[in-house]
Amino acid sequence: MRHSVEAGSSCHSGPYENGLSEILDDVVEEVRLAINRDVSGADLLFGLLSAPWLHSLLRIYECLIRYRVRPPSPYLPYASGLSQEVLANLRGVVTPSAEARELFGLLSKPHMQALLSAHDSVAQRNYGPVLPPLPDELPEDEEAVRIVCLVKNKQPLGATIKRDETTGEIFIARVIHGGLADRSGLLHAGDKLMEVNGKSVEGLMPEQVIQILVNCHGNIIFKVIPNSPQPVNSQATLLVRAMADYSPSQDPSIPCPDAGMAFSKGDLLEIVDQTDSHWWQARKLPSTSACAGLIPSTSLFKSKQREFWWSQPYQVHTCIRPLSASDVGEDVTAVEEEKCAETDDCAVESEEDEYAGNMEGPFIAGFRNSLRLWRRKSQTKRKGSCHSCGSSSCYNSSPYEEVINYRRRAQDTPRLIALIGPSGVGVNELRRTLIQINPDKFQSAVPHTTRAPESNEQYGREYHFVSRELFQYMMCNHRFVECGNYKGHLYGTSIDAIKNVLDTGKICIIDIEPHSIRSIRTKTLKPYVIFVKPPGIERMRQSRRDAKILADNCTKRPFSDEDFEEIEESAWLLEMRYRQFFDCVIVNDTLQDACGQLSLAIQRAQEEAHWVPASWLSPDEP
Ligand SMILES: Nc1ncnc2c1ncn2[C@@H]1O[C@H](COP(=O)(O)OP(=O)(O)OP(=O)(O)O)[C@@H](O)[C@H]1O
Repeated sequence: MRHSVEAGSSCHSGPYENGLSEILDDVVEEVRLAINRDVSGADLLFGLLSAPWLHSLLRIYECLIRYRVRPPSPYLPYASGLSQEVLANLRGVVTPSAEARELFGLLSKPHMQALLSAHDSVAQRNYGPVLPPLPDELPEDEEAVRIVCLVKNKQPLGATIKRDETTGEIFIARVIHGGLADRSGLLHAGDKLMEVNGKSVEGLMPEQVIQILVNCHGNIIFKVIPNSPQPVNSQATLLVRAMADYSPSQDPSIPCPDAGMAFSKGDLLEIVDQTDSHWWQARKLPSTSACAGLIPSTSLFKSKQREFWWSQPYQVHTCIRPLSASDVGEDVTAVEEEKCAETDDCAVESEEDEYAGNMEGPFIAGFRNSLRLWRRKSQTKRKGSCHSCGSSSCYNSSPYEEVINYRRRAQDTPRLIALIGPSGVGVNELRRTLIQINPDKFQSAVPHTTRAPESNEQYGREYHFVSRELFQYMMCNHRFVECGNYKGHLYGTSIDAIKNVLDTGKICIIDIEPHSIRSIRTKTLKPYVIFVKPPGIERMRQSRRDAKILADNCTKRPFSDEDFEEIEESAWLLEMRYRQFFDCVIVNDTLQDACGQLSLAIQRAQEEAHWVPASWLSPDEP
């Protein structure tokens, strides 16, 4: 930067005296006066406009403009040759002085030689490729040809070729966005390839042409008959999140596996070209390469998913079955309800969990054992569902979700915080700790149930106690983000219960089953999903030595090795299936660290910009 400033300062005379940087100085002065007059926002602008880097940049800009008008000319175009002459002369001196010896040492250094040689190349403008002379007499009927010379270094050419099966002619099939061919601007999809480095490609197969190209180094000269008109990429660049995994090396239908780009669920992709209806071009963000890669278009991806779906051996796809009124009620037959009545006592008597004594007021909502056991039962039931049905990979879901950068504004309701994790990892412990530390800031949503309240429970505090009819009515009207049946009673968390918390300005933290993520992903709730992951088994053994897990029979017992293995396995499965929905992952190793990570993540969710589905910010979608 220092160098830039110096370069800039030497350009401050002559006709550019009133250059941009001086105009900027005037503006800064104006803004400074505005601060004195107490104009709002002026101090911020002043800070920005006075930044030294901005001034340096503008000086560089002025220099560049200046040199564009009057380019600098080299002092001599043959510095390298001159240095050789000097060296030869110095060699001839019998008793050289100390200065002569030093000069000899300096000039003979390889990096100095290289520098002088580079200087001469630039001075002599000796960096363009030498094109072969055009033939003097072109036949009248010769189609217009274009000679294209590309300098190939280690990077690939960035173009694919194909053969017309009828005529046997070779064409450029596609030019990869940002690749060498694309940056040259001289090769286009549809151009007919005639020669490579003077060798005719007539009668060759694409693989043979590729082999010629692979063997070429340095300059490659193509003779092509240009295609006109050029296909136009009319679509604007699109930012999407990958909702599925893709690997070109495992896709036999990709036209050129080398040009393909692998991606995984959750990756952020910039789709730069949708000209082809089957193969789009995209870059993964943040991108280290200018060159895009081929990815299947949405329609092609879906048809691949359908093919994969049908090619799988028969299995029960339990996870795509939508939850309906009849579903939650289906096993609650009269007989079963009687059975439940007998066993319900267990759940009811054990509601007094470890949190009951510690938490008061509305903050104890969402921690009752009945709710947790229902959720756990539901999670276990779904664990066995087939892998291909992982929420995003179902045959009818889109592989890409358009995203947009969103930062919550001060006047917006807080974003919903949804915690996901395998049963026993500590989701409730973390939630409870945060709410307990700061009850004015965080709160749970009050769930609904059809079970009767216990003597120490209050309507609207532990639960909204409602009739089965009302519960089912709410379900049919999609008022729940998740709901289900446990021991003959219905349990669920409603959208309104979440909204009630958010509308007070508090941050609503819920614990949700992963398959319900889709139902909270709405523009109203704008959820920020945090995955709580276990540390390794050995760490769990140490940190959970004194902890107790809630067993299925509502009692508390110490963790066993099987519990840790199950937590680890479930976490792995959840991550594999649902990671595209996770905004953040935290590891619950020590409770204190995990709480720290969680509060930081929540703060960032509310204050910083994040990629969210574009539909959340569109005016028309629900
Ligand atoms: N980081 C931790 N260190 C030590 N003990 C922990 C930690 N996290 C959670 N625990 C303890 O592990 C036990 C299980 O945690 P928690 O009740 O939060 O599980 P959960 O993930 O909510 O699952 P479920 O609702 O199915 O019980 C609790 O006794 C809790 O105190």
